[in-house]
Amino acid sequence: MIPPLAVDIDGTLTDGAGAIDPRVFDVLQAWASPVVVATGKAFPYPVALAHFLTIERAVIAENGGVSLVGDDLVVHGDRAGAQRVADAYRDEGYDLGWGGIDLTNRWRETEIAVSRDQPLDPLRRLAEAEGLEVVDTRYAYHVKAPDISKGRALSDVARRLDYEVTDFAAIGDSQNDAHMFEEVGTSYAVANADEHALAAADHVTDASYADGFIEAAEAIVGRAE
Ligand SMILES: O=C(O)COP(=O)(O)O
Ligand SMILES: [Mg+2]
Repeated sequence: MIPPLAVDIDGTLTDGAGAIDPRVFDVLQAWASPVVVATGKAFPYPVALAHFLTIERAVIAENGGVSLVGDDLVVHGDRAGAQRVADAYRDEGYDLGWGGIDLTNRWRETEIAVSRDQPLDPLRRLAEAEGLEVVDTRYAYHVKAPDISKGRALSDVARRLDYEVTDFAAIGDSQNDAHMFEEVGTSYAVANADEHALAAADHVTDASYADGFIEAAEAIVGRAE
C-alpha cells in the first residue's frame, strides 16, 4: 500500500530559485493515499497549494502552529509572544526585512518570520527572553514556541486522518522538517537539505530540490509495490 505522504514546500517542491517545479503536481495529484502539505509558510500558502492541486485539504502551516484536515482547523497557541519579540526587535532599530507590505507575516497566527538578511543574535536574545526559539529554515528565521513543530502537528493530523504517524513517509529539506522525520515511518531528505534534516532522515536522495522530491517519491512507491 502506498503510504500517506507529508511533504515540505520550500527547498523540496521548488527549484533552487524558489519556483515550484511543475512536475510535482502530477506526483501529488496521483498519490494514492493522503498528502499532507507541511510548511513553515503562513496558512494561506499550503491551503492555496492544496486547492489548486485539487487534492484533499490536509495541511500544516507555520511549522506546526496551524493545521487543517478537511474543515477541522487547529491553531496551537497564538502570535502574542512572537509579536512582542518582533516589536522589541524593531524598537532596537532592526527590521523584519520584508519591505513595505509584510505579506510574510500578514496572515501568520502563531509565530513571526524574519528575513535572513537581518541580524540573528538580537532576535535570538529577545526570543529567549519570551521563552521562544528561533528556527532557521534557510528561507526565514521563525520566532516560535519550542513545543510546536511539524512533527507534533503531523502526529495530530495523522490521527485526524485515521492513520498512525508511523504510517507516513515524509520528504523535506531543513531543520523544521527534522522532528517530522523522527516521527514518521520513512523519511527522505533531498540532497540540498541542511545538516539537521540530513542527520534526522532515514534516506538522502542523490538529486536536489524537486528532482530529489521526485526521486524520493519514486523510491517510496517502489518500496510499497
Ligand atoms: O517558510 C519557510 O521558512 C520554509 O518553508 P518550508 O517549511 O515549506 O520549507
Ligand atoms: Mg523546506
